[in-house]
Amino acid sequence: MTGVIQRGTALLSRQGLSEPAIGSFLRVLGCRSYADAASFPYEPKEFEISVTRNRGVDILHDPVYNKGTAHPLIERERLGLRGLLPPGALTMAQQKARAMHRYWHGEDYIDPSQIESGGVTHEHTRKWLCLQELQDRNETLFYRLLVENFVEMAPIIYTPTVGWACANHHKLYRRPRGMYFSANDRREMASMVWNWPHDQVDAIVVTDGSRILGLGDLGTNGLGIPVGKLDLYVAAGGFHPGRVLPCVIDVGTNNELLRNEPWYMGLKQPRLRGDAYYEVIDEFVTAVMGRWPKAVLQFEDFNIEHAAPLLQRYRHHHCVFNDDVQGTAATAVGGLYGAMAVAGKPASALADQRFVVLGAGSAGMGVVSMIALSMVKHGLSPEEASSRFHVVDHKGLITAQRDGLEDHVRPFARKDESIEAEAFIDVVRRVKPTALIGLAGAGRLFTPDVLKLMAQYNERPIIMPMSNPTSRMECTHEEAQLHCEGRAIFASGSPQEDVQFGDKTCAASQANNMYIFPGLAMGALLARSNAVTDGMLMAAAETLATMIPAKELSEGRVYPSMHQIRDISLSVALATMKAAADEGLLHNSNAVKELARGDAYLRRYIHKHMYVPQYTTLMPLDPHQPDPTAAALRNGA
Ligand SMILES: NC(=O)C1=CN([C@@H]2O[C@H](COP(=O)(O)OP(=O)(O)OC[C@H]3O[C@@H](n4cnc5c(N)ncnc54)[C@H](OP(=O)(O)O)[C@@H]3O)[C@@H](O)[C@H]2O)C=CC1
Ligand SMILES: CC(=O)C(=O)O
Ligand SMILES: [Mg+2]
Repeated sequence: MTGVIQRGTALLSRQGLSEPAIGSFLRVLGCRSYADAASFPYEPKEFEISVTRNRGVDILHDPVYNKGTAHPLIERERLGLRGLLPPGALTMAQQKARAMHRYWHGEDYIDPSQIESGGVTHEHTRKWLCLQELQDRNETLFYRLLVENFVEMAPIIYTPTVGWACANHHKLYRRPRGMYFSANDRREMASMVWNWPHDQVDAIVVTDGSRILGLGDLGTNGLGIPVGKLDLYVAAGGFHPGRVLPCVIDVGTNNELLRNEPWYMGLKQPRLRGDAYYEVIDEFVTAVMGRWPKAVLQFEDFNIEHAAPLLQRYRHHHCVFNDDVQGTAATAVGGLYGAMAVAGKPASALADQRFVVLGAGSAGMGVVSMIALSMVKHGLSPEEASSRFHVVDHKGLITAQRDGLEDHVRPFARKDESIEAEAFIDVVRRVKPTALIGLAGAGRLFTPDVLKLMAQYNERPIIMPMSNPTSRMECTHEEAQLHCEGRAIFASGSPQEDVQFGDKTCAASQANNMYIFPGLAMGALLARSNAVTDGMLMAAAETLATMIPAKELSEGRVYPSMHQIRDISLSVALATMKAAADEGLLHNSNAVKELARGDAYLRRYIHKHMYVPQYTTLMPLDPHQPDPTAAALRNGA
């Protein structure tokens, strides 16, 4: 043992390491001093030490020293890696098995039948892998491609392909992205956030992986969603890629299949609940807001048990929003205004619609509440507005007799109807709704019979199967037009093609919160607002429909084309900032001055702050290293 230590310490001092570094080496061996080591009762195995001056991400990007998920906890601690890797450490044997699997089978080991039935094809997965590889190599080029090919690539980096990528994350994993916090990091998070290499962070998207799209609990694998959302922040909203931070909070997973996967990199324990859960989330919020107090924090894909309570917990203290509850709601309202315009009706006709909504979760109830709010703006009382909705979950129609109703569901539980648990199709038959909205994440529940009823009751039935990914949508566009005789006004959560009905081309629109969250967050950030309010969301929603060109309205599109996504985000940001100003939340004095000069000036101000992916000239930070360009300029070259 003494010999090992002497060789080790000699090596370290040859490398110029200080006394404290040598001391920490001794501690790694489990001894406090040489004398201590000499009295060790056993001879430990000889081992090799590598010395690196790098820390944190630099180690992970150094192929000589990077061990990926195999860095043990103590080493993560020593080298500033904590939070930069998935919480579960794999052994080299596990890493070898995964690498050999890929060596023999490429990516084809993922069951093709599972891919196709999920609405994701091999073409999607090939393109996803290609874009991942590019993003790892050259982010500027990656984002340039994304901005210029947004309509083609959004379905690859986002829904539906991102659903496949999350479900298979433990198999596809190559390198970490963003930060990982876990239940084992309690009382450490405030220091862990300093391992992130960037001092400026403008936007953070966080999930606890508990309800990933309609795919359920995917634990740490869910990080793919914040990554995909932040890719959209950059491409669609103009955030700088160096100032966005995707995060996952791992409190365990109740997905037993995943827990039994040898390569799963999260905590293999059931989810924390109750106070223990909230302690972890509180600590995370305090830690990230402590280091980056100006950042906008977006909660994403938290299950119903926690989504609404967490929003209420933080929304009055920080610039936070829940995308599934609020972003989706603003998107739906925007699309419904678009649907009124397509049907040749004024916006106020929204107050005349009757809705049957399938799914009473975070998204479903968020959507219902915001449509009701806009109906109130058009003159209905809150009670009249509530009476326009019939909400159905897996037990059937929600009535006031139902036990244990949540606060946000209660106002929309039917008080006047005694048929508890009435089946969805029976509700549709009785209520004769003008619009169907699907946010159940349970697949094809807008059956041919339901769609035929909608066609029977309405000249232009509004059909919005908003669940994701494609496999969880309530119906496809083809089914909607087939059974509604080509008369449906259609918008779905995941992208769908236009379809032909006879000689008529029926237009598909995508009712996805990506229309709202990038611009909303940019507006809130530039406003320096300390809250995201209902007024800001409503303003964002109302802007959407005003952006649909007459030609696209005449084709039946209820949202402006994604081809102009940057322009849409810019307008959403403008509307958000003006609403912030109305509510006394525009705290950025430069923006106040621009707004005083007029909308066009504020618009230009936002535009100026939007990142454009192009190469910039790089300069060395070290002033002692002469910059050849500067020297050449001095010499008159
Ligand atoms: N297009 C978009 O922009 C967005 C789409 N979504 C999608 O919406 C879906 C739901 O998300 P979210 O609200 O957060 O999820 P939640 O888990 O919070 O809610 C799901 C709701 O659907 C109900 N439900 C489940 N199965 C059935 C069924 N067979 N019949 C009727 N109701 C059912 C659930 O009822 P119970 O609780 O009783 O089981 C619950 O009320 C997901 O697919 C998600 O991808 C979400 C956000 C944005
Ligand atoms: C789009 C989205 O946020 C979801 O499906 O959860
Ligand atoms: Mg979501």
